[in-house]
Amino acid sequence: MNAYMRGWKERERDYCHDVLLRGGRVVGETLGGAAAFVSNVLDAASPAGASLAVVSKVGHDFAYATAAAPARHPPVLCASPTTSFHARFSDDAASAHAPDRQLRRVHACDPIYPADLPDRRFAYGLAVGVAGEVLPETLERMIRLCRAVLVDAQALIRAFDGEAKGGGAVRHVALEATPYARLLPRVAFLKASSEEAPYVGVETARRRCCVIVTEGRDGCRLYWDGGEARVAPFPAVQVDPTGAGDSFLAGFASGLLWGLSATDAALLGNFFGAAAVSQVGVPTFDPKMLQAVKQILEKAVKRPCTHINGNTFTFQRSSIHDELHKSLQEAAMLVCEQKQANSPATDNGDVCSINELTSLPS
Ligand SMILES: Nc1ncnc2c1ncn2[C@@H]1O[C@H](COP(=O)(O)OP(=O)(O)OP(=O)(O)O)[C@@H](O)[C@H]1O
Ligand SMILES: O[C@H]1[C@H](O)[C@@H](O)[C@H](O)[C@@H](O)[C@H]1O
Repeated sequence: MNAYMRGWKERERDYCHDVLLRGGRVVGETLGGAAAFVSNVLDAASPAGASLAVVSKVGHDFAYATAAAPARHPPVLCASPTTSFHARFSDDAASAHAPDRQLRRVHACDPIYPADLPDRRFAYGLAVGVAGEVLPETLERMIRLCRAVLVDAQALIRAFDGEAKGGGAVRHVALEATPYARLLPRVAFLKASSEEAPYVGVETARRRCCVIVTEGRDGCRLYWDGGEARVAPFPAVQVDPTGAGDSFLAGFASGLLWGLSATDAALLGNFFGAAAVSQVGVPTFDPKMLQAVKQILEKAVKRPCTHINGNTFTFQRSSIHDELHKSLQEAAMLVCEQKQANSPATDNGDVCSINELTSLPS
């Protein structure tokens, strides 16, 4: 891996405030937003020496300035309020692909403008966002600055009903009808959840870039022009689905940075997606678990293999895929053990306890 590949550019809109509701009652208030979840995983899982630049915005009401991710990657302060969401959880057992919560944007901070991006070149750019913050012109500038750009469809296809004062229920629009569609041939990877996939149009999009569809507890699938792969999930006791997609994308990007093929890197995406749903809000990772993951990756990339990531991506699973899955599964068990050890107490300090979110009566 050369020094140039170690540079990162991560472009996202704001950290946000998430209010979790069940049966009309507030059961949690947490730091949220793609900036929080993505940088949390990238900081934890990237190879030594990787540097990360985060561009994000919040208002003066931002309540989590001293939390780990914002303290490491301070946001720009704006006059408008911090983006905030209400997430209403239903009491019905959600299927792997059904929406598990209704999201409502309550406030929206400023978008990221092209001039907000640093005047530097980067190996990778992550265009992620939660509230319509990725302007087409900003994505275009990111594409010019970075050798490869990974995009979360969530940042491109969300629209908000009843836009008054930045609020509104989250709905989706067809990607093809947005100004982002023409940029797809210059994007390397587009990630969508199975709920978002119909709006992305996987069959059309895969001819322009590699599309990754995340399928909750079932793991994910990759679709590229000429092939596809299913990547198995990891065990998790889900207590809060928020941030799974963000954490997946960051884990996947870390895998690429380690030199894995796309299908192998998706294992790391699934791993961190599973870790995210195991805790309320932005997850904290057991240092022993992280050390185990890094040792597994160091061993994996030392093997003679052709799946080193340049700018030409290798998509297929490598010969080490199954072994990598098995080793990560053992590390994932450490996450489950950590969760069991922490439960029922609050494990990240700024939210309700896990038990409250999972078992509060409506
Ligand atoms: N219950 C679960 N058990 C194990 N892994 C999970 C579970 N839920 C999610 N994951 C992992 O996280 C990834 C992303 O989850 P999902 O498809 O639910 O994303 P999402 O809907 O974008 O999430 P969110 O919008 O809540 O951030 C999945 O591909 C999977 O690897
Ligand atoms: O904090 C969360 C998270 O970033 C999710 O990915 C997004 O779907 C939500 O809108 C947001 O509130």
